[in-house]
Order: sequence, then structure tokens, then C-alpha cells
Amino acid sequence: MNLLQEATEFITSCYQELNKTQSEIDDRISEITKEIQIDGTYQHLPFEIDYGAKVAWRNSNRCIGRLFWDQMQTFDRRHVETEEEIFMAIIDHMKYATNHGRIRPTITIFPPQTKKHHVRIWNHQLIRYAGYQMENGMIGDPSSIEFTEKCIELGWEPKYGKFDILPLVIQVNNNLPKLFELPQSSTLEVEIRHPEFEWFQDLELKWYGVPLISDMALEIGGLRYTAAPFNGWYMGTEIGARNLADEDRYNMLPQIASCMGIDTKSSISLWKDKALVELNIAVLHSFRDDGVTIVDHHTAAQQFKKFEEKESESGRNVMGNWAWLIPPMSPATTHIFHKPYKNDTVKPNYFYQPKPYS
Ligand code: HEM
Ligand SMILES: N/C(=N/c1cccc(CO[C@@H]2CCNC2)c1)c1cccs1
Repeated sequence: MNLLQEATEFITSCYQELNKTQSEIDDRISEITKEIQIDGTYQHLPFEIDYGAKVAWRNSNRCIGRLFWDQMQTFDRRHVETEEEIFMAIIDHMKYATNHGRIRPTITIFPPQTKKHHVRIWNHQLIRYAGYQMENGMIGDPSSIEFTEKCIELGWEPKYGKFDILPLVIQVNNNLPKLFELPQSSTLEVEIRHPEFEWFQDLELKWYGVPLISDMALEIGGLRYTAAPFNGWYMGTEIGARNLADEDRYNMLPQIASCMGIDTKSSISLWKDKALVELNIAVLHSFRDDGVTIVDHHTAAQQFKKFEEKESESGRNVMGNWAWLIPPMSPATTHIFHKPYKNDTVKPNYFYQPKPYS
């Protein structure tokens, strides 16, 4: 579909859902038609872009957190052009979203891609730990090794620590990207301890409180917002069952199992499962104890159930990606595991985009 067709489809569904009249739809579409004829593109009105960002979340088939799709704060930063202004807007977003631990789902929207404009944030997430490939092994987060090497190439000073927060890398048009260090005040972290095992804190594990995705493109009515960082809060398993558990991430299960005194030589002791449960208990306990919003995978699944019920009451089909929606821990203890989901792609939505660096 071309730009005008995408715009027409979006305005029609958006205005109908917002109970606007047919003449309002017709007037808006003829306005947009003129704009596209003159400029080759068009501009969303503030309420259109806010609605579009929320519905894009509602249409995210891989997301278990969609119950709250209509409760997100949208910061319209389409007037922001320079790397420095983008950096400042990102800091504002992080402070507002973090809110001392009472996390608020938030999105900041920078200018869309046009013939003249193209903004990219090179980071996968605004806060993430560096990874270093050394002669005798790896330090930090292995999934960050490639991006960390890019940052060093661009002049970043490596610290070779286990939890070094990476710089922001912001690119406007096809200029050289600019690097910015995040101030401590904008990067809340949680030290991981266990409610019963005193030794757990000696592992010196921590994680950042707010997940802020910065490499996906928000597509609304044919326009692509290639820099539109968004955050929610974490589901505990993301940290406890993947980031700190995967062998090609922080790979903590063997150490935790041996500290628990479990035989790790044979699988039949289910040592991995026992270590996994205690690591996830520790993550949930530490976030809650520090007053940082987090959801366990059982509560998240119940909330998703409520989302399904609300959507069918609104006459909409719920689309989902089953393999992503089931949690990586005890999946069959959730209703999601026991039912199929259609996985059609509906727009507006959030999409992967090509890596801005090679
Ligand atoms: C409010 C709390 C939220 C929770 C607990 C939550 C939870 C999750 C989880 C667990 C995943 C799977 C991630 C993975 O397996 O790596 C996910 C995916 C996703 N979420 Fe949510 N989410 C939340 C809010 C949001 C918001 C505010 C947006 C956007 C406005 C969003 C958009 C997405 C998208 C686009 C994906 C798929 C990412 C991909 O394909 O790589 N979510 N969510
Ligand atoms: N809890 C979250 N989890 C994620 C949501 C989207 C993407 C990701 C990270 O996805 C990576 C790519 C595939 N797994 C890791 C994590 C949120 C991040 C931003 C808003 S909610």
C-alpha cells in the first residue's frame, strides 16, 4: 500500500475508535491528501500520534503486558533535531519513566523518517551493560560485545567491568553518530539478594530497573518513527530466567546450584531448575524490596487473560505470538500455554529495523 492508502486506513480506524464522525474522517483525509501532494509526506496531529503509539502496543503480538495499552505517557518530540536535544529528551524520558521506582510506561517520539530526515538510536536498549571478548574469556554481557566494540571504535573508554553501562549512540541523518554518557541519576539499578540465602548477595549480581527499547521503529499510518524509545517494567523471568541465566549471557545457574550444595554433575537432580527458581525468587524479592515495579510471570499471565477478555468485549480479535507469550519458566502453569493464538501482523505496530552499523 502507498502512503495515502496507509494514512487513510489509519485515520478511518483511529477516528472510528475515537467515535468521531464520518465528515471529520473525510475532512482529515482530504487535508492529508493535499499535504502528501505538496510535501510527499504528512504530519500526525498530537492525538493521532498518541493513539497510534498506544494501538501499536496493543497490536504487539509478542507482548504479554498489553492489558495496560491505553495507559502510556507519550512525549511528542518531533520538533527535536540535534543529537544534543535528543540526548536531553531521552534523559527527561528516563527520569519521568523511572519515577523513583514506580515505573510509568512511556514513549518519546522523535521525527519520522522522510527524504530529508533520518534519526537512529544505535543502542538496543537505552540502559544496557557492556560486553568484552578477552583472550581468556568474556567480561560483562556477551550479547553486547558487538555494540561495545562499535562504541570503543567511536571513542568510548572501556572499563572492562561486569556491569558497565554503555553510552548512548545517537545518529542524525547520515552524520557520524555522537556518544553521550548517561548520568547516574537516570540509571536506577537493583542489587540482587535472596530472602533466605545470605550467600546470594556475595555473587554481586545486579540489574537495571527500567527496560527501555530504543532500536524498534513505530509505524503509524504509513509514517515510520525510526527513533521512538519506549519502556514498561520488567517481568521477573526476563532477568532471572534469561539475562542472568542463559549460558551465552551471565550464565549464573552452575554457580548458584553449587552454592545451594546441589550435585551439578547429573541433570536428574534438576539442579538447573532449582537454581533457576531461587534466582527468580531473588530478582522479584530485590525489586520489590527496593520499591521498583516488576511483575511475576503468573500475575503477568493473569493480566494478559484480562486483556484477552477486554479485547473480545471491544469486538477485537487478540493476535499473539504463542512462542513469545509463554514465559520461559513454568510455561504450562499459565493459560497461555494451553491455547492457540493467531499471529497476524496488524498496524500500527513496532517493527525491527536494519542495524544502523555493520
Ligand atoms: C508495562 C509492562 C510491560 C511488560 C511487563 C511487558 C512484557 C514484555 C515481555 C516479557 C516481552 C518479551 C520480551 C523478550 O522475550 O525478550 C515483551 C515484548 C514486547 N513488548 Fe511488552 N511489556 C510491557 C510494556 C510494553 C510497552 C509499553 C510496549 C510498547 C509501547 C511494549 C512492546 C513490546 C514489543 C514490541 C515486544 C516485542 C519485542 C521484540 O519483538 O523483540 N511492551 N513485552
Ligand atoms: N519488559 C520489557 N521487555 C521487553 C520488551 C521488548 C523487547 C525486549 C527485549 O527483546 C530482546 C530481543 C529478543 N529478546 C530480547 C524486552 C519491556 C521493554 C520495553 C517496554 S516493556
